[in-house]
Amino acid sequence: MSNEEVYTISDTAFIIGNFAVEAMLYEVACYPSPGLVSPVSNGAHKDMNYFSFIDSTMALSKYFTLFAQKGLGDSSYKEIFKGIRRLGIDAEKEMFAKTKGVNTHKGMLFLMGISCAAVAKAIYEKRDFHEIQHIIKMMTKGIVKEELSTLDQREDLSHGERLYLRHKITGIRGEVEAGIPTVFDFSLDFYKACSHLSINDRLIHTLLGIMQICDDSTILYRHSPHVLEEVKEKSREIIANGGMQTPVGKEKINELSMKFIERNISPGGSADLLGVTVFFYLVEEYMKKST
Ligand SMILES: CC(C)(COP(=O)(O)OP(=O)(O)OC[C@H]1O[C@@H](n2cnc3c(N)ncnc32)[C@H](O)[C@@H]1O)[C@@H](O)C(=O)NCCC(=O)NCCS
Ligand SMILES: Nc1ncnc2c1ncn2[C@@H]1O[C@H](COP(=O)(O)OP(=O)(O)OP(=O)(O)O)[C@@H](O)[C@H]1O
Repeated sequence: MSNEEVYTISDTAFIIGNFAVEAMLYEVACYPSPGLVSPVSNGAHKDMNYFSFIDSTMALSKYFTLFAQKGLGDSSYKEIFKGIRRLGIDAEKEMFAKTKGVNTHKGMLFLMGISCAAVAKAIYEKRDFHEIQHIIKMMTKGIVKEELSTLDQREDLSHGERLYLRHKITGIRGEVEAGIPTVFDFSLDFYKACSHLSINDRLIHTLLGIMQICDDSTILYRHSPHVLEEVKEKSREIIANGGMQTPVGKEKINELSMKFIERNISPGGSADLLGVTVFFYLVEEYMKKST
């Protein structure tokens, strides 16, 4: 392989990794983001703030290029997933070391790692943007069965594992195994449709859009299926009132932000999916320009 070709491959991995970092910084920068950390509020989190997320993003940034690098080659989809899982566990360790044990981006890391590798593989195989979802499904096929349906009553169960035993909710694993449908079948188009708004308002509007449908294990773990349904219902009401496109919608979002802090409600899963939405928006624009 000529030097030039090697340079082009790492150049693509670097570009993809950069889109992930840009998307993560956009996600934490928007406000008012009900229950979430932002530059003006720590939301429903006592153990982290805006700078924890900047620190965490920068600690993880190199890994997104490495996840993409793993997708640039002839490895099978399953081999790619195995490789990035190992890398992701190292990344998670580095995140926790930087945040002194606080979970800032566990979900985002998992979703974004898979997404970076899948985008790289699609580009390597000269596939169309719309084939990326299929690659994600092939990479993660069987993860719910392999990781959740063989659980026993171990002491050290993770939040997601505990929730599966309690409520049969598949959470983030179910989302990736289905090919991140929240993004590909809903929030990417939803985000594009509100391009008339400012970047900040577009992000918040899309966050509320996602909160209408996300089976968020962050909410479930802290509360109950009833509270999760309440969050979805409230988000639907806000979107029906125009969300960030109308004064009444904005007022309702401000009220929800105050309520979520009082009630310790954090839609962390929706926040992760917002980050992934922005990531795929940036990737689609890039791939359109590159063809
Ligand atoms: C698979 C992981 C994330 C599962 O962890 P866990 O069981 O604790 O998941 P849990 O259900 O608690 O969710 C973790 C986070 O996902 C987000 N999330 C929750 N619900 C959803 C949802 N429905 N959709 C998307 N994201 C969600 C939240 O931010 C939540 O905090 C993790 O253990 C893991 O394997 N990480 C290391 C490997 C890695 O990150 N690799 C990167 C490339 S594969
Ligand atoms: N802006 C944000 N603010 C807060 N959480 C976010 C944000 N963006 C993404 N998240 C996600 O939400 C999760 C944080 O939620 P939470 O603090 O409930 O997790 P936890 O530490 O597992 O649970 P707990 O703190 O209740 O013990 C992280 O996994 C992260 O992926």
